[in-house]
Amino acid sequence: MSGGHPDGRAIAGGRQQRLRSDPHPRVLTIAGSDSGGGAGIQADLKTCQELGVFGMTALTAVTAQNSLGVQAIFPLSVEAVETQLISVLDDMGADVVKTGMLLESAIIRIVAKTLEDRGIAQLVVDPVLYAKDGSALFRREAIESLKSELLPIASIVTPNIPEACELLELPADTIRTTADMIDAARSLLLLGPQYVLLKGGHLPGESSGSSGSSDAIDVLVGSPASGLHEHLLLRSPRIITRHTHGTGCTLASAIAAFLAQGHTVPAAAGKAKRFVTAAIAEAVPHGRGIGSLWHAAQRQMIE
Ligand SMILES: Nc1ncnc2c1ncn2[C@@H]1O[C@H](COP(=O)(O)OP(=O)(O)OP(=O)(O)O)[C@@H](O)[C@H]1O
Ligand SMILES: Cc1ncc(COP(=O)(O)O)c(N)n1
Repeated sequence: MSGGHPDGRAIAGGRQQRLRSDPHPRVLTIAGSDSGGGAGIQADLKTCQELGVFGMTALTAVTAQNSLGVQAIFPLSVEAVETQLISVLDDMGADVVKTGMLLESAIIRIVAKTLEDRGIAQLVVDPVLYAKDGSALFRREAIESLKSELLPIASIVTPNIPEACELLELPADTIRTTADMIDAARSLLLLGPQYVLLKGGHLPGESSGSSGSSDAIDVLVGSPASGLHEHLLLRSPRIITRHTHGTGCTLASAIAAFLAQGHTVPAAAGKAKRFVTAAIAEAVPHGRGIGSLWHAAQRQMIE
């Protein structure tokens, strides 16, 4: 922990929860830029703004990306990432830090070290590995650092099903049902995070009754120390759309925003799920491929 905020708040907050009376809690997102505006840093900042928290950024890479896929990745240097982190954390501080596309192990290591040195309050790790078109957003050597350096200090990690399989070194088709998701989420807990939210967007969907419609189900599990002993299923109607670019980034940054406001991890995950569902329902079909979420949808749809 390095010093304090000018108004007396802890810079990175130790483990205490924010007071809800803070009108502008701070979220720092460490992620890649998506020129298409739907995922990455852009999705994170839109989410922060919509949820009334102050968003700050440390860029890891610039991607040339649109609804059709990822055309190019331009990584930033480790020094560039570290310098951004120090600039933000040593002056403005952060109540919650969220990571997205980290690309390579050298960046993961410097992120973990910088956050640990400053006693980060709460860390949301979205272990971004692939874009919606299947393009890799990481170097394979990064997986080991993700597991050994970042997951042990995470408050919550939010893999999708392919990412969970990569982290657990399982064949890609291993997780096929909600029961498989619960098992995988519990295995991921052994890597050290306090909570795992395994996202079910990639499952075909389970029926929600006589209507024959299906649900998008995410599984939340917690370590013994978290006090969450049973798994929780976060369930929403599955929206029939192909425009889902940015769902993972949006969900994780919404969790970060709700944590910054002082919610517990299970409450933040439930509220974030409602936020992302609303944003998918109003997705924007710009481009010829996979359109992006409309982050302002919650203005109409969430109480
Ligand atoms: N069609 C859908 N309708 C409703 N919710 C969805 C749909 N698709 C995904 N979700 C939800 O969106 C959130 C993100 O899940 P998903 O598994 O899509 O993440 P992701 O794979 O990381 O995102 P991406 O594929 O964009 O990288 C989860 O809460 C998931 O249940
Ligand atoms: C820069 C960047 N970061 C992350 C993602 C994954 O997006 P998502 O999982 O939210 O669709 C992406 N496509 N681009």
